[in-house]
Amino acid sequence: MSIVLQDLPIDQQQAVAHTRERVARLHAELPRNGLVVWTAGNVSERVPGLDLFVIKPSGVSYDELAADVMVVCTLEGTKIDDGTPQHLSPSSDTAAHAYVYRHMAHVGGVVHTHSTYATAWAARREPIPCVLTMMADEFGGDVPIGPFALIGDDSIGRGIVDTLRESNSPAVLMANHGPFTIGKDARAAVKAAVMVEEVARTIHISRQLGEPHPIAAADVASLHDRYQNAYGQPAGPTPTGETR
Ligand SMILES: O=C(CO)[C@@H](O)[C@H](O)COP(=O)(O)O
Repeated sequence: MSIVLQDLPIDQQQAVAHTRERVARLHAELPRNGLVVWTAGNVSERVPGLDLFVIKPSGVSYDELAADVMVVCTLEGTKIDDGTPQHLSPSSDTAAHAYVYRHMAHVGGVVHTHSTYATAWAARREPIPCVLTMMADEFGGDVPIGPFALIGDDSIGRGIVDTLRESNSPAVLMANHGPFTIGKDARAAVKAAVMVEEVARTIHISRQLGEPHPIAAADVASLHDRYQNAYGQPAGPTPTGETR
């Protein structure tokens, strides 16, 4: 039987509402950072404390994305009775996002784009080598390639999970498709999507000039540890109400 949002306890309804607001707001970061054309990207976030997540409706323009059209799904990827029109379908990548949430309990946010340089690396099925301190900081090593998988079932999600379980990276380039990123929340996953496109572009340019030099594994580990545990401001609310 379908879950009815309005029948949930008020505190759970409020948790869903806050997640919808965040996910709607974070979608604007995709065009703002040049990561998408048209509607070719999506963001989702797990609802804290509930076996639900929020994702954008499929094919809806980013300037039409508001909290009240964000679709609420179970971790199986099934839309609940969330107050949106019954015909409003969740993202075509919902199954992939749902698979990640079911199999990676620490993941609170998932993003998918077709950003140009990262997708170009995906087309070549070559991992992005860790030759920049920024890569060591954010990815803790190379950005891996995931298997080629067709949309429509758990294949993409399984490829994401199987690849990321073997890596420090919060980003995976699914072969011939494009980047999927994860994070503790949607904001962290959006950041990883921005950063993977940046390093894909920089290393592509570097390769036009010659062969980039790798960073020693011990230095990669040291840089990653510092950045993940000491960089920036202490955990807590950001000026815009996000959570660091
Ligand atoms: O790769 C694909 C479709 O092949 C998707 O990632 C779309 O590009 C975005 O789909 P929606 O989230 O709008 O359904």
